[in-house]
Amino acid sequence: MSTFEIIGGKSLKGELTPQGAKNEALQILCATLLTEEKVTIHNIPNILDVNKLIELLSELGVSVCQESKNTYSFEAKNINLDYLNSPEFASKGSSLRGSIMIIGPLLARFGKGYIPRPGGDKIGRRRLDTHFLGFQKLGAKFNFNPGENFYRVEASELKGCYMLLDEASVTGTANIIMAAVMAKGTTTLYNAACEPYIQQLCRMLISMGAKISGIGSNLLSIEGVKSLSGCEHRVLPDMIEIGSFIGLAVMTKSEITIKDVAYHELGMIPDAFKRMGVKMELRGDDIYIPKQENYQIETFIDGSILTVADAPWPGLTPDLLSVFLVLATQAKGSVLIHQKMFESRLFFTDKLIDMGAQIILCDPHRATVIGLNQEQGLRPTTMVSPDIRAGVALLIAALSADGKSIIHNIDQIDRGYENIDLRLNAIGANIKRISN
Ligand SMILES: CC(=O)N[C@H]1[C@@H](OP(=O)(O)OP(=O)(O)OC[C@H]2O[C@@H](n3ccc(=O)[nH]c3=O)[C@H](O)[C@@H]2O)O[C@H](CO)[C@@H](O)[C@@H]1O
Ligand SMILES: C=C(OP(=O)(O)O)C(=O)O
Repeated sequence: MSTFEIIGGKSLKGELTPQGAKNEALQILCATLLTEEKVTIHNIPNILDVNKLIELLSELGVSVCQESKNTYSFEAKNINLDYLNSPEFASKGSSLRGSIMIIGPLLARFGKGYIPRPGGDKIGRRRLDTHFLGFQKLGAKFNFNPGENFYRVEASELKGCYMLLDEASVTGTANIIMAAVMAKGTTTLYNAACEPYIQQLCRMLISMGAKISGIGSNLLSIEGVKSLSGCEHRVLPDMIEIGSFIGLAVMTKSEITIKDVAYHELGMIPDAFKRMGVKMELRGDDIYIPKQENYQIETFIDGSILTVADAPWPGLTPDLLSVFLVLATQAKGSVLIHQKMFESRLFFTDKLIDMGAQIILCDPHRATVIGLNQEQGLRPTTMVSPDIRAGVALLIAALSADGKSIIHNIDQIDRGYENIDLRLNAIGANIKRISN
């Protein structure tokens, strides 16, 4: 487990270019299993979760070629299905959340898909019902053996149908779409998730020959085709990283330009930051954040305390609430942070309270933050990163706190942020990586 040693309290200045989106990349990589032809993907982030999935695909028999720093090509011609029964697969497959999305494509192409219970953040219950209810509706047989913790689906043929998803699960929707693209007949998915990750997956599948309509909505229609061909695809910039950089800029009183953000894909993220008092300008496709000494949280129109809450897209993504929370600690005003989807994602507020932040954790889903208006900075401390987004929120807190902070378990941050220490050091941060 590695550690970051951070000397905080310095303002940063310069440009940051966001990496490719982690959650899109995980879907797109799984979709390469749908064809034996070559698929080239640009803007793949060099992060732990993505690298683990690429390794898993390669062990499954996909031939992987890194063509340049962030461009890879994949050819899933000689898939070794026996690998799915190996102990290596049991350990690798369970080490990240994204691996669950190999099931849909394997089921579509080979009539079977197995996966150990996947990993990912420990941020509360993370059920997979939507995935397997969907596969079953397409005609697959489902088996879960709690003893060995393995999920299996098998089908001699998948048949399109109408389905109302149990919930608008992001990875669940991606998995069912990938299973349905080569099913017989038409599948209609209602209550589908419609994050840009899903929209991008659909665009990629269409460029491979799939027939999908309704992209960007919660009602998708998928007309099954016989086979899919190769394609070239570019992953969007990571909107969660962009949001993290906005929070970082404001908390550290820095002047930062975030380059090439694909602004029209950010949904309500910029407006949510504006309601927190953040000033930003769109310059071309860059977001410019001026140095701000203070920022004031808006109230609702009736004067009541602002709530920042997550919701399925086009609502605010749950993956940025930890950043909103840390940002609120130094704002003028108060806000209620309401993490509706996950039940254990706010416990890291303990650390911020240790650092001097005024937060009341009302229950596992809600925290009220009373901003300090930059009158009393956060104090440096030693902490452990519990999950990817709390990790980055703590990193932002440490960079704003005058003095030396330590963050242990930074693998959690490396899971989703490419060389974050080097990129932030290049614009004036002081972060030392200590490998244990
Ligand atoms: C690899 C990947 O892509 N991970 C993302 C994906 O995870 P993942 O696809 O695993 O998350 P889901 O969308 O399935 O659900 C996340 C949580 O929200 C709850 N839920 C979901 C939908 C809904 O309408 N109501 C509801 O309460 C679920 O019960 C679950 O507890 O989507 C999450 C929700 O945006 C993000 O936090 C994760 O970063
Ligand atoms: C929760 C997240 O990731 P995962 O679903 O991979 O655990 C996240 O990216 O914030």
